[in-house]
Amino acid sequence: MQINIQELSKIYPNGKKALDNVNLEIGTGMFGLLGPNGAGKSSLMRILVTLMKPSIGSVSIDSFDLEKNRKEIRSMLGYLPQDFRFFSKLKTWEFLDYAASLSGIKNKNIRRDKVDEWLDKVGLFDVRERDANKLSGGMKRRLGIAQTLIGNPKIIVVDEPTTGLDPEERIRFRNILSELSQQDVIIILSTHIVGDISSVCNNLALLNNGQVAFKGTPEALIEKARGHVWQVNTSGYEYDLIKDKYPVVSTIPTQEGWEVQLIGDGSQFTNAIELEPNLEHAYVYFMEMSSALI
Ligand SMILES: Nc1ncnc2c1ncn2[C@@H]1O[C@H](COP(=O)(O)OP(=O)(O)OP(=O)(O)O)[C@@H](O)[C@H]1O
Repeated sequence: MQINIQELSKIYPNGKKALDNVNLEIGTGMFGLLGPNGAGKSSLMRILVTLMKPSIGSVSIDSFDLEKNRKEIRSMLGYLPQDFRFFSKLKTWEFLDYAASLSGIKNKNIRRDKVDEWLDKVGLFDVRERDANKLSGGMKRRLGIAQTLIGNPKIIVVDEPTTGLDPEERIRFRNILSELSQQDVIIILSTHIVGDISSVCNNLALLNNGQVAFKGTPEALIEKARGHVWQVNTSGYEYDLIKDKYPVVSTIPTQEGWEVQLIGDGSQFTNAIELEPNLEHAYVYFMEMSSALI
Protein backbone atom coordinates (compact mmCIF):
# COMPACT_ATOMS: atom_id res chain seq x y z
CA MET A 1 0.00 0.00 0.00
CA GLN A 2 1.31 3.47 -0.84
CA ILE A 3 0.08 7.04 -0.58
CA ASN A 4 1.30 9.39 -3.30
CA ILE A 5 1.02 13.11 -2.70
CA GLN A 6 1.79 15.16 -5.78
CA GLU A 7 2.33 18.89 -6.11
CA LEU A 8 -0.14 19.61 -3.33
CA SER A 9 -0.88 23.20 -2.33
CA LYS A 10 -3.55 24.67 -0.09
CA ILE A 11 -4.43 28.34 -0.16
CA TYR A 12 -7.12 29.41 2.34
CA PRO A 13 -9.75 31.98 1.31
CA ASN A 14 -7.88 34.66 3.27
CA GLY A 15 -4.88 34.11 0.98
CA LYS A 16 -2.79 32.12 3.49
CA LYS A 17 -0.70 29.48 1.70
CA ALA A 18 -0.68 26.64 4.25
CA LEU A 19 0.83 24.04 1.87
CA ASP A 20 3.23 24.86 -0.92
CA ASN A 21 3.93 22.19 -3.56
CA VAL A 22 4.19 19.19 -1.25
CA ASN A 23 5.40 15.92 -2.80
CA LEU A 24 5.55 12.80 -0.62
CA GLU A 25 5.39 9.01 -0.96
CA ILE A 26 4.24 7.21 2.16
CA GLY A 27 4.50 3.41 2.38
CA THR A 28 3.40 0.92 5.06
CA GLY A 29 4.78 1.34 8.57
CA MET A 30 5.00 4.42 10.70
CA PHE A 31 5.54 7.79 9.03
CA GLY A 32 6.29 10.91 11.07
CA LEU A 33 5.22 14.36 9.95
CA LEU A 34 7.21 16.80 12.00
CA GLY A 35 7.08 20.58 12.05
CA PRO A 36 6.52 23.60 14.28
CA ASN A 37 3.07 25.04 15.00
CA GLY A 38 1.61 26.53 11.86
CA ALA A 39 3.84 24.50 9.50
CA GLY A 40 0.81 23.06 7.70
CA LYS A 41 0.60 19.60 9.28
CA SER A 42 -3.11 19.76 10.18
CA SER A 43 -3.94 21.12 6.73
CA LEU A 44 -2.18 18.17 5.11
CA MET A 45 -3.85 15.68 7.49
CA ARG A 46 -7.29 17.12 6.80
CA ILE A 47 -6.77 16.81 3.05
CA LEU A 48 -5.58 13.21 3.45
CA VAL A 49 -8.68 12.22 5.43
CA THR A 50 -10.97 13.88 2.83
CA LEU A 51 -12.24 16.61 5.18
CA MET A 52 -10.82 19.35 2.98
CA LYS A 53 -9.94 19.68 -0.70
CA PRO A 54 -6.54 20.86 -1.88
CA SER A 55 -6.27 24.02 -4.01
CA ILE A 56 -3.79 22.36 -6.38
CA GLY A 57 -2.36 18.86 -6.72
CA SER A 58 -3.50 15.30 -6.17
CA VAL A 59 -3.36 12.41 -3.72
CA SER A 60 -3.70 8.74 -4.58
CA ILE A 61 -3.76 5.65 -2.39
CA ASP A 62 -2.76 2.67 -4.52
CA SER A 63 -5.18 2.84 -7.47
CA PHE A 64 -7.67 5.11 -5.66
CA ASP A 65 -7.76 8.84 -6.25
CA LEU A 66 -8.70 11.03 -3.29
CA GLU A 67 -10.96 13.22 -5.42
CA LYS A 68 -12.74 10.46 -7.37
CA ASN A 69 -12.85 7.63 -4.81
CA ARG A 70 -13.70 9.42 -1.57
CA LYS A 71 -16.03 6.67 -0.36
CA GLU A 72 -13.52 3.86 -0.84
CA ILE A 73 -10.75 5.90 0.77
CA ARG A 74 -12.93 6.85 3.75
CA SER A 75 -13.64 3.19 4.44
CA MET A 76 -9.89 2.60 4.84
CA LEU A 77 -9.30 5.52 7.20
CA GLY A 78 -9.05 6.03 10.92
CA TYR A 79 -8.51 9.64 11.94
CA LEU A 80 -7.79 11.04 15.38
CA PRO A 81 -7.89 14.83 15.13
CA GLN A 82 -5.94 17.21 17.34
CA ASP A 83 -9.04 18.42 19.17
CA PHE A 84 -10.89 15.17 19.70
CA ARG A 85 -13.97 16.02 21.78
CA PHE A 86 -17.32 14.43 22.27
CA PHE A 87 -20.53 15.29 24.02
CA SER A 88 -21.85 11.86 24.64
CA LYS A 89 -24.18 10.53 27.29
CA LEU A 90 -22.95 7.00 26.59
CA LYS A 91 -20.94 4.87 28.97
CA THR A 92 -17.32 4.32 27.97
CA TRP A 93 -17.95 0.80 26.63
CA GLU A 94 -21.15 1.90 24.85
CA PHE A 95 -19.24 4.67 23.12
CA LEU A 96 -16.74 2.16 21.74
CA ASP A 97 -19.52 -0.27 20.85
CA TYR A 98 -21.17 2.50 18.85
CA ALA A 99 -17.87 3.32 17.11
CA ALA A 100 -17.42 -0.37 16.26
CA SER A 101 -20.91 -0.63 14.78
CA LEU A 102 -20.31 2.53 12.71
CA SER A 103 -17.15 0.93 11.36
CA GLY A 104 -19.26 -1.98 10.10
CA ILE A 105 -18.91 -4.67 12.79
CA LYS A 106 -22.49 -5.95 12.76
CA ASN A 107 -22.23 -9.08 14.93
CA LYS A 108 -22.91 -8.22 18.59
CA ASN A 109 -20.62 -10.88 20.09
CA ILE A 110 -17.69 -9.97 17.84
CA ARG A 111 -18.29 -6.35 18.75
CA ARG A 112 -18.31 -7.11 22.48
CA ASP A 113 -14.97 -8.95 22.19
CA LYS A 114 -13.49 -6.09 20.16
CA VAL A 115 -14.69 -3.50 22.68
CA ASP A 116 -13.21 -5.45 25.61
CA GLU A 117 -9.95 -5.93 23.72
CA TRP A 118 -9.60 -2.20 23.04
CA LEU A 119 -10.72 -1.13 26.51
CA ASP A 120 -7.93 -3.30 27.82
CA LYS A 121 -5.33 -2.10 25.28
CA VAL A 122 -5.84 1.56 26.16
CA GLY A 123 -6.19 0.91 29.89
CA LEU A 124 -9.88 1.83 30.23
CA PHE A 125 -11.31 -1.57 31.13
CA ASP A 126 -11.70 -0.68 34.82
CA VAL A 127 -13.70 2.46 33.97
CA ARG A 128 -15.83 0.89 31.22
CA GLU A 129 -19.08 1.62 33.07
CA ARG A 130 -18.23 5.29 33.64
CA ASP A 131 -19.98 7.92 31.50
CA ALA A 132 -17.56 8.76 28.67
CA ASN A 133 -17.88 12.49 29.25
CA LYS A 134 -16.85 12.04 32.92
CA LEU A 135 -13.46 10.53 32.03
CA SER A 136 -10.31 12.57 32.73
CA GLY A 137 -8.63 14.45 29.84
CA GLY A 138 -6.00 11.74 29.30
CA MET A 139 -8.63 8.99 29.46
CA LYS A 140 -10.77 10.76 26.85
CA ARG A 141 -7.73 10.95 24.60
CA ARG A 142 -7.22 7.22 25.01
CA LEU A 143 -10.87 6.56 24.25
CA GLY A 144 -10.37 8.60 21.08
CA ILE A 145 -7.44 6.37 20.15
CA ALA A 146 -9.51 3.21 20.70
CA GLN A 147 -12.39 4.68 18.71
CA THR A 148 -10.02 5.43 15.81
CA LEU A 149 -8.53 1.96 15.77
CA ILE A 150 -11.42 -0.37 16.62
CA GLY A 151 -12.59 -0.74 13.01
CA ASN A 152 -9.14 -1.97 11.86
CA PRO A 153 -8.40 0.92 9.48
CA LYS A 154 -5.67 0.39 6.87
CA ILE A 155 -4.58 4.01 7.07
CA ILE A 156 -4.33 5.61 10.50
CA VAL A 157 -3.87 9.36 10.73
CA VAL A 158 -3.12 10.82 14.14
CA ASP A 159 -2.69 14.56 14.70
CA GLU A 160 -0.56 15.58 17.72
CA PRO A 161 -1.14 12.19 19.37
CA THR A 162 0.40 12.76 22.78
CA THR A 163 -1.26 16.08 23.64
CA GLY A 164 -2.72 15.76 27.13
CA LEU A 165 -1.08 12.42 27.84
CA ASP A 166 1.25 11.91 30.81
CA PRO A 167 4.62 10.16 30.25
CA GLU A 168 3.30 6.71 31.09
CA GLU A 169 0.37 7.16 28.72
CA ARG A 170 2.68 8.42 25.98
CA ILE A 171 4.68 5.22 26.19
CA ARG A 172 1.51 3.10 26.17
CA PHE A 173 0.29 4.97 23.11
CA ARG A 174 3.59 4.56 21.27
CA ASN A 175 3.57 0.84 22.00
CA ILE A 176 0.05 0.45 20.59
CA LEU A 177 1.10 2.17 17.37
CA SER A 178 4.37 0.23 17.18
CA GLU A 179 2.47 -3.05 17.42
CA LEU A 180 0.04 -1.93 14.72
CA SER A 181 2.84 -0.83 12.42
CA GLN A 182 4.02 -4.46 12.19
CA GLN A 183 0.84 -5.16 10.20
CA ASP A 184 0.11 -4.06 6.66
CA VAL A 185 -1.06 -0.55 7.61
CA ILE A 186 0.11 3.02 7.08
CA ILE A 187 0.31 5.12 10.23
CA ILE A 188 0.86 8.85 9.85
CA LEU A 189 1.80 10.61 13.02
CA SER A 190 1.83 14.37 12.93
CA THR A 191 3.56 16.20 15.76
CA HIS A 192 5.82 19.08 16.79
CA ILE A 193 7.41 16.89 19.48
CA VAL A 194 10.56 15.18 18.21
CA GLY A 195 10.38 12.58 21.01
CA ASP A 196 7.03 11.32 19.70
CA ILE A 197 8.60 9.97 16.53
CA SER A 198 12.27 9.40 17.33
CA SER A 199 11.98 5.77 18.36
CA VAL A 200 9.03 4.65 16.29
CA CYS A 201 9.01 6.10 12.75
CA ASN A 202 10.94 4.47 9.93
CA ASN A 203 10.39 7.45 7.65
CA LEU A 204 9.60 11.09 8.21
CA ALA A 205 9.11 14.45 6.59
CA LEU A 206 9.87 17.86 8.04
CA LEU A 207 7.38 20.54 7.16
CA ASN A 208 8.20 24.21 7.54
CA ASN A 209 6.06 27.07 6.25
CA GLY A 210 4.04 24.66 4.14
CA GLN A 211 7.09 23.21 2.40
CA VAL A 212 8.87 19.87 2.79
CA ALA A 213 12.28 20.76 4.21
CA PHE A 214 13.40 17.11 4.43
CA LYS A 215 12.08 13.62 3.67
CA GLY A 216 13.79 10.32 4.43
CA THR A 217 14.81 8.16 7.35
CA PRO A 218 15.52 9.56 10.82
CA GLU A 219 19.11 8.33 10.43
CA ALA A 220 19.57 10.27 7.17
CA LEU A 221 18.20 13.39 8.83
CA ILE A 222 20.57 13.02 11.77
CA GLU A 223 23.50 12.55 9.39
CA LYS A 224 22.73 15.91 7.75
CA ALA A 225 23.37 17.66 11.05
CA ARG A 226 26.82 16.11 11.48
CA GLY A 227 29.46 18.81 11.92
CA HIS A 228 26.84 21.36 12.98
CA VAL A 229 26.41 20.46 16.65
CA TRP A 230 28.95 21.80 19.12
CA GLN A 231 29.49 21.97 22.83
CA VAL A 232 31.26 25.02 24.19
CA ASN A 233 32.41 25.73 27.73
CA THR A 234 32.14 29.43 28.13
CA SER A 235 31.45 32.35 30.43
CA GLY A 236 30.09 35.92 30.36
CA TYR A 237 30.77 37.75 27.13
CA GLU A 238 31.15 34.73 24.84
CA TYR A 239 27.95 33.18 26.24
CA ASP A 240 25.91 36.26 25.26
CA LEU A 241 27.46 36.17 21.80
CA ILE A 242 26.52 32.53 21.33
CA LYS A 243 22.93 33.07 22.50
CA ASP A 244 22.49 35.98 20.09
CA LYS A 245 23.96 34.20 17.08
CA TYR A 246 23.11 30.48 17.35
CA PRO A 247 20.19 28.26 18.31
CA VAL A 248 21.11 26.87 21.73
CA VAL A 249 19.72 23.39 22.48
CA SER A 250 20.94 23.13 26.07
CA THR A 251 22.66 25.22 28.73
CA ILE A 252 24.12 23.70 31.88
CA PRO A 253 25.73 25.90 34.58
CA THR A 254 29.31 24.96 35.48
CA GLN A 255 31.79 26.36 38.03
CA GLU A 256 33.42 28.57 35.37
CA GLY A 257 30.25 29.63 33.54
CA TRP A 258 28.16 27.54 31.15
CA GLU A 259 28.31 24.37 29.12
CA VAL A 260 26.34 25.23 25.99
CA GLN A 261 25.21 23.00 23.12
CA LEU A 262 24.67 25.03 19.96
CA ILE A 263 23.64 24.39 16.37
CA GLY A 264 25.96 25.98 13.83
CA ASP A 265 29.70 26.27 13.37
CA GLY A 266 31.05 26.28 16.91
CA SER A 267 34.63 25.44 15.97
CA GLN A 268 35.69 29.07 16.35
CA PHE A 269 35.07 29.06 20.11
CA THR A 270 37.66 28.11 22.69
CA ASN A 271 37.25 24.59 24.13
CA ALA A 272 34.68 23.68 21.45
CA ILE A 273 33.87 19.98 21.05
CA GLU A 274 31.96 18.59 18.07
CA LEU A 275 29.03 16.43 19.20
CA GLU A 276 27.36 13.36 17.75
CA PRO A 277 24.03 14.74 16.46
CA ASN A 278 20.67 13.32 17.56
CA LEU A 279 17.21 13.79 16.02
CA GLU A 280 16.42 16.83 18.12
CA HIS A 281 19.65 18.55 17.00
CA ALA A 282 18.89 17.67 13.39
CA TYR A 283 15.36 19.05 13.67
CA VAL A 284 16.59 22.39 15.00
CA TYR A 285 19.32 22.48 12.34
CA PHE A 286 16.84 21.92 9.51
CA MET A 287 14.28 24.37 10.81
CA GLU A 288 16.97 27.05 10.96
CA MET A 289 18.28 26.23 7.49
CA SER A 290 14.91 26.05 5.77
CA SER A 291 13.66 29.23 7.50
CA ALA A 292 16.76 31.02 6.23
CA LEU A 293 15.96 29.89 2.68
CA ILE A 294 12.28 30.93 2.70
N1 LIG B 1 -9.14 27.84 7.94
C1 LIG B 1 -8.05 28.57 7.85
N2 LIG B 1 -8.06 29.79 7.28
C2 LIG B 1 -6.95 30.53 7.17
N3 LIG B 1 -5.73 30.14 7.59
C3 LIG B 1 -5.64 28.94 8.17
C4 LIG B 1 -6.78 28.07 8.33
N4 LIG B 1 -6.38 26.94 8.94
C5 LIG B 1 -5.05 27.07 9.15
N5 LIG B 1 -4.61 28.27 8.68
C6 LIG B 1 -3.22 28.77 8.69
O1 LIG B 1 -2.46 27.91 7.88
C7 LIG B 1 -1.17 27.67 8.45
C8 LIG B 1 -0.98 26.16 8.67
O2 LIG B 1 -1.89 25.74 9.67
P1 LIG B 1 -2.00 24.23 10.16
O3 LIG B 1 -3.05 24.15 11.22
O4 LIG B 1 -2.14 23.34 8.98
O5 LIG B 1 -0.55 24.02 10.81
P2 LIG B 1 -0.03 22.95 11.85
O6 LIG B 1 1.34 22.60 11.43
O7 LIG B 1 -1.00 21.84 12.00
O8 LIG B 1 0.04 23.78 13.19
P3 LIG B 1 -0.75 23.52 14.54
O9 LIG B 1 -0.07 22.38 15.19
O10 LIG B 1 -0.58 24.83 15.26
O11 LIG B 1 -2.19 23.25 14.14
C9 LIG B 1 -1.13 28.48 9.74
O12 LIG B 1 -0.50 29.70 9.45
C10 LIG B 1 -2.59 28.68 10.08
O13 LIG B 1 -2.77 29.88 10.80
